[in-house]
Amino acid sequence: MKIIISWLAYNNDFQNGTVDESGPTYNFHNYFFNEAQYDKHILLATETPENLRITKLENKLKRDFPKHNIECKTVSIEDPIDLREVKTKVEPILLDLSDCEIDIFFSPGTSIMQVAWYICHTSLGLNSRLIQVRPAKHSQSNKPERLIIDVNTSEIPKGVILKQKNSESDTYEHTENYLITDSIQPVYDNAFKVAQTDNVTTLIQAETGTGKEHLARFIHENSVRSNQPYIPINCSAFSDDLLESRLFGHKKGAFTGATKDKEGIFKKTDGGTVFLDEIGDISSYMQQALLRVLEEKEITPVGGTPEKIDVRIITASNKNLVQLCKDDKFRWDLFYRLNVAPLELPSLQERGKGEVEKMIDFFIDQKQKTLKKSAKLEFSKEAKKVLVNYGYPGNIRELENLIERLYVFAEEEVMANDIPNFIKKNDNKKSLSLADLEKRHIEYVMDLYNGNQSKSAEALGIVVNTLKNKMEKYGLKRQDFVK
Ligand SMILES: Nc1ncnc2c1ncn2[C@@H]1O[C@H](COP(=O)(O)OP(=O)(O)OP(=O)(O)O)[C@@H](O)[C@H]1O
Repeated sequence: MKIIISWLAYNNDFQNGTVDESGPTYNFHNYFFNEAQYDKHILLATETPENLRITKLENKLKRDFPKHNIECKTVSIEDPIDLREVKTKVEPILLDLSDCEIDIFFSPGTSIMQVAWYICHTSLGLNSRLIQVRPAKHSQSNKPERLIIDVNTSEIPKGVILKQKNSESDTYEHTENYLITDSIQPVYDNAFKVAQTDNVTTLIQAETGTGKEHLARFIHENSVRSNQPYIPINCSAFSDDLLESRLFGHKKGAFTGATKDKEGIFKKTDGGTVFLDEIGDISSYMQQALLRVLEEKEITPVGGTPEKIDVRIITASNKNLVQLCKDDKFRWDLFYRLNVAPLELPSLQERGKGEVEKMIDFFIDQKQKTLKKSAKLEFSKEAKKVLVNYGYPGNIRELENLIERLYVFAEEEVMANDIPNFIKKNDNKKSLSLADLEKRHIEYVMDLYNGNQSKSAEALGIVVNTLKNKMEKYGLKRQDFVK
C-alpha cells in the first residue's frame, strides 16, 4: 500500500477561512495523487483550533476528488513547538504504517513538524521518502513539481534520542530520588530511550523489590506525558471482576452495588501513563481485555460502550512470562505486544557489594531527610560489614526498610548488636522460595517485637499457635529474638 502522509497547513491551505485550491494539500490531490498512484492520504491536524478546518478541507477534497481515499486524524499536541512532543506523537502513527510505502509530504506544517518528519524518516528504519512540491510559479514548466528530498537514512534503529534542552534540565529529569549505579545505568539509559518514544509498551522483568515501579515512574517522568497523571496498580491484588472495574470503570447499575458511574484507571490517566504490576497474574479474560486496549486503543467500562483512550502502558512481572506462555498461562500475542521494549533489572545481590554499600549510603541520606532526623546514622565498621554482606532477598525494598528501621530504633552509632539477628546470621545464600520468604519475614517480625509471640502473631495476622507451628517448622527459637 502506498501512503502519502502530511500535516494540514493551517495558513497555506486556507484563504479567508475557506479552502484555498492553490494551497499545498488541495494542489497535491489535483496534480499528484493519481499520477503517483497513492492508495491513501493520511492528513494530520492538531486538535484545536484546526478541528473545524480539517473537516472543511476533508469535505472539499472528498467532494472534488471522490475516488481519493483520505483519512483525517487529529493529534493532541499540547505544545506545537516542542520537538520532542511532536516527534513522539507522529512516531507511533508512522510505526503503525510499517508495512506500507510511506511518502511524507514535507512542505505543510510548522518547521518543528518538518524537523520531526526528518528525524522519523532518517531514524525509524521505515520504507519512507520525503516529498516536497515546487509551486507552479517557481517551476519552469509552469506546473507544480513533485520532488524527492534525498537524505540518507540512519543505520541506527529507532531509538535515536532527541534531547531538547530547556533551562532546567539536561538529560534525565527528577533524578534526586534515583540512585543510578553502574550496573543499572544501561537499564536507565534504555528506559530513557523508551520514554522518548511515545506509546511504545514496555515490559520490566525483575525480582520483587528491585525497583520495577521506580523505573516505570522514571519513564513517565522523562516522557512527554510527565505533566499528565501516572497511576500504578498491582494487578495481583484484585479479583478479576474488581480489576476489570478498577481498570475500565463501570456504569451505574452494571452490577449489584454499582450505584453510580465510576471512571476506571485508564480513563483517569487519559494522556498519561498506567503501570500494571504483576501482569503475569491476570486471568485469561483480563489478558484478552488488555490486548483489546493495546490494539484498539479503547476501553469498555463494565455495562458501557467502547471509549477511545490515549495512555502509555508499562507492565512488569517478577515471573518468567515466557515460561507462563509455554505453560499456556499467558497469551503469546499479548506477551509480544507488551514486550516491544523489554527492560530487565538485576537483583541487589547480582549488583555486587560495592553497589549495596552505595545504596546503603543513599538511603542513610534520604531517610535522614524524610524522617527529619537531626543527625545522620553512623555505623561501626563491623555493623557496616554485616549490612554489606547480607543477601537481601527482598532487594532494595528490604534494604530501604532496614535503614528506616535502624533510624527508628538504633542510637546515633549503629553497632553490630543493633542489627536484627536474622541478618547477622545470614549465610548469604539467597533463595526466593515462598517458604524462605515466609521464614525471613517471621524472623523479621519476631525481631521487631523482641521475641514477643503474641504481638508478632497479631502483626502477622495469624493466631499464636500458627506462629508457633511455623517457627517450629523453620527451626526458629523464641529466645533467639529476645534482646
Ligand atoms: N534506583 C533506585 N534508587 C533509589 N531507590 C530505589 C531505586 N529503585 C528502587 N528504589 C526503592 O526501592 C523500593 C522498591 O522499589 P519498587 O517498589 O520500584 O520495586 P518493585 O520491583 O516494583 O517491587 P515489587 O515487585 O514488590 O512490586 C522503593 O521504595 C523504591 O523507592
